[in-house]
Amino acid sequence: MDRLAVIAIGGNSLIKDKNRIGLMDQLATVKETCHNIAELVARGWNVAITHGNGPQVGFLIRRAELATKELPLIPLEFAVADTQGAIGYMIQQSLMNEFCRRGIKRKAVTVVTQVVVDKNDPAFQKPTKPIGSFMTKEEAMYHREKDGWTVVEDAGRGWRRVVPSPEPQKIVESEAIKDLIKEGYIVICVGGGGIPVIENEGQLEGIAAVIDKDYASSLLATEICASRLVISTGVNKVAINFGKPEQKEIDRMTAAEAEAYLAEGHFPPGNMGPKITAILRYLKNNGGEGLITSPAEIVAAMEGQSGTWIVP
Ligand SMILES: Nc1ncnc2c1ncn2[C@@H]1O[C@H](COP(=O)(O)OP(=O)(O)O)[C@@H](O)[C@H]1O
Ligand SMILES: NC(=O)OP(=O)(O)O
Repeated sequence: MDRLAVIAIGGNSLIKDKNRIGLMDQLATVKETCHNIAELVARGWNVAITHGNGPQVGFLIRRAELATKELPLIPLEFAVADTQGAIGYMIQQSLMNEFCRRGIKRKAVTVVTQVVVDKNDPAFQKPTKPIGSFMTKEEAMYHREKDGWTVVEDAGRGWRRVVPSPEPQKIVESEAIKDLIKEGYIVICVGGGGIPVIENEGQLEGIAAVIDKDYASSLLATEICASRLVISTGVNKVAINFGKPEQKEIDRMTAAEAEAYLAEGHFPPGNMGPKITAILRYLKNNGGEGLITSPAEIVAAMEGQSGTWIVP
């Protein structure tokens, strides 16, 4: 569909300062992001919005773990559902307020979205999805010993707990999402990659995992025939040799160039790697254009003045 963009907002991009991780701080960041998304709508873009939940889902299960003397644990798939609701609420309300202020006659709505995964996906045996806070190496080793967490180093930012992240196969609510878009709603969906479910003879059942929201957003962009897949994250542009003295930001790369950089290890698993792979899958299945940028640069990037473009 012409001028229909899927905009995927990263969970980490909602946390600007690691000392300010509360929901009200995240709401303030969501408001800034939605200010820019509303500007795109004002400029004639139709958008479907997805979001991550890596930090948020980790905070939620950690809260429950610390409160076990009083309350039961939260199964991971329920924590994904909870974060879909809370982040969806923040985006939906912030967008509606922006539309009201600007006199834009559009409404935003959040769809609780389930995404089917394969219960035999090898990802269940090999956790890769970083969730929750960044830790020092000592903290990470402590939790590995004491709590049995699997932990990894995450893009030079610290250590994080990781959980299984199976491949998204099917968006259960995709017909409803398409109908709402056709009706003119700005749809917020596939939050946190979607609530992971397995399907057996038409029956759905939740399973403990966190789906990568970039992969799920790629699936959505293909299903709704979006003309752009935009991934909004913590950097204005993708770089090669990220974090090294010879780091170089990229303005534009072809799918073939992106594949080559990926193979050379410039885009690590668990952070930039899935974003590049998600865009490559979308380009292969759909055509269109991929864009990676920060929430603050979305408008300039959509006008071709910032971000990293990935093209067929
Ligand atoms: N090659 C790279 N170019 C730019 N950023 C990179 C690169 N490799 C790793 N990163 C890191 O990956 C982060 C994006 O991943 P992450 O924070 O997990 O995403 P999300 O915004 O979806 O939560 C960037 O903010 C940056 O710190
Ligand atoms: N679910 C997910 O991929 O979240 P992040 O984008 O926050 O890592």
